[in-house]
Amino acid sequence: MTMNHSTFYRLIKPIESSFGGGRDAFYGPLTRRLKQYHNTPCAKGSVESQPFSLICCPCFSSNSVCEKTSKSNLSTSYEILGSGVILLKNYLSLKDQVDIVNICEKRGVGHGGFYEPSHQNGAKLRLQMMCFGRNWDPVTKYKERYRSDGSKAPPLPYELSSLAKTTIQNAQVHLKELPSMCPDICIVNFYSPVYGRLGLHQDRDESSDSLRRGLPVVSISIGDTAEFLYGYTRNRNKLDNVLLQSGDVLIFGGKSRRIFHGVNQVFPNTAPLPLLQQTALRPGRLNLTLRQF
Ligand SMILES: O=C(O)CCC(=O)C(=O)O
Ligand SMILES: [Fe+2]
Repeated sequence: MTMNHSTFYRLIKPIESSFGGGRDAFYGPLTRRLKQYHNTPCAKGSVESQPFSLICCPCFSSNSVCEKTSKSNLSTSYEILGSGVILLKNYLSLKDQVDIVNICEKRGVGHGGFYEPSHQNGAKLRLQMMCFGRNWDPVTKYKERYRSDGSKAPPLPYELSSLAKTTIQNAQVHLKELPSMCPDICIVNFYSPVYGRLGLHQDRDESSDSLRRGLPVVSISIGDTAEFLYGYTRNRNKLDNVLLQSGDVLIFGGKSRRIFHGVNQVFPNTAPLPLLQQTALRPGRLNLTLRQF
């Protein structure tokens, strides 16, 4: 893979990590809940599929994990990737990451949790998805409050909204032009290694006010490493790419709120071993994007 950052300037500086300690870590029940059907309008892009759990039985073996990813004492740094775009490397502590996996597992495993969304033409996206705060799907966007199983998005957990706000404040120290935001939505994606991906797109379904003000998207990566593509055009030859590793947080806002972006590939066996040991996260990559509608 070649790294090409020709159109962006980069700075690498140490930063403070913060998510605060003291939050409860909990493991979601791996129970299968009965589907409840309600007589409510349904989102067409949200046809339900098999229940999906982030947790696999402790099925990983330590020798399937890359040796260099087994260290958890990596230093934190930041890279400015463009106007309004900042990558906070290794920003989240192991505990933060474990807590986030557990929050997502708790709400993701049952009714209103993870499912495989589809495009208008019926083709499935190559990921599992769930939403907090407000439902979004590729067909009806934010228009339908209910999914086809009658579920509504669970409320956005306080831990996630407060994490996003604090992260933006820390990023603003280095990137003055980055607007603040109060997240009310979180889209959670899970990509399996090799197969998982997300085509090039813009995040532009939030309110026109949010987009006009460039309120940032805060994107959290946990688990296996991804190759992330981004740029100001759909032209693949003019895109840049960057690796997003477990614990990284990418923020894009301001003039770059509508950058084109996508996930080109997810590399197997690249998740940190301590994360797998403490969560039993299945192979793949968890991504959370927090936004303000
Ligand atoms: O997985 C990622 O890094 C990006 C996710 C994304 O772009 C989205 O959910 O809109
Ligand atoms: Fe996106």
